[in-house]
Amino acid sequence: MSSSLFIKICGLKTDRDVDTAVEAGADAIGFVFSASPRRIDAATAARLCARVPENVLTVGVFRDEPLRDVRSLATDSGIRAVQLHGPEDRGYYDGLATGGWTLIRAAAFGEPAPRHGDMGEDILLLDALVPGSGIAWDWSTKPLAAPGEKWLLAGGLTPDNVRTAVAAASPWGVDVSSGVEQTRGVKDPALITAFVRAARDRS
Ligand SMILES: O=C(O)c1ccccc1N[C@@H]1O[C@H](COP(=O)(O)O)[C@@H](O)[C@H]1O
Repeated sequence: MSSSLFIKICGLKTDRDVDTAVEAGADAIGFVFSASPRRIDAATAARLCARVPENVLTVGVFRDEPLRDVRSLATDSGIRAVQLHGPEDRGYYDGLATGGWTLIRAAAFGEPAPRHGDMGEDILLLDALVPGSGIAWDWSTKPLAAPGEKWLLAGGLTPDNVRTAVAAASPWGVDVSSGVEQTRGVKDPALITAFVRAARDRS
């Protein structure tokens, strides 16, 4: 993984999506296993994971799925991180802790502000109210997290606004899905490359 801003590209479904994100320099790529136009099955994710080098984190995205389904999809696909978007409680997180997956807790930003580590997660993800909707929220609201904490900014990011968002919120990393698509659920290679460049300020 890069020591600079951590970049995750989410909702990938094809070999071309994965190859583009890896070549662009993404630190993590996400596969959606819950209801979504981006949903893929474990066998597809396993095939895509096999294309990904060790230094890129593969993430499975779940929303309010039974714990046993998360465990089996994560095991069967070979992903290395689990991202949870539902109202999962501490017991649910503890039920995944022994699996060796990096745990990412997604929370909608609101009051009270979600705090890093409350569920024992490794990374906190602050998102809009509706995940995967491409809708942004007020990133300039501060403080979002304590300095040095691993937290990802997500929700409505695009190649055009990611620099502004990073400057406003100072996240550890960023996560994007809709903003790098040509139509809903279909990634655009040029936008993936442009996003990574812009996020690292190399446009
Ligand atoms: O992308 C989805 O369809 C999705 C479905 C269920 C849970 C999370 C989902 N995506 C997450 O949403 C943000 C990105 O949102 P945006 O489209 O860039 O606004 C990211 O965390 C995805 O992992």
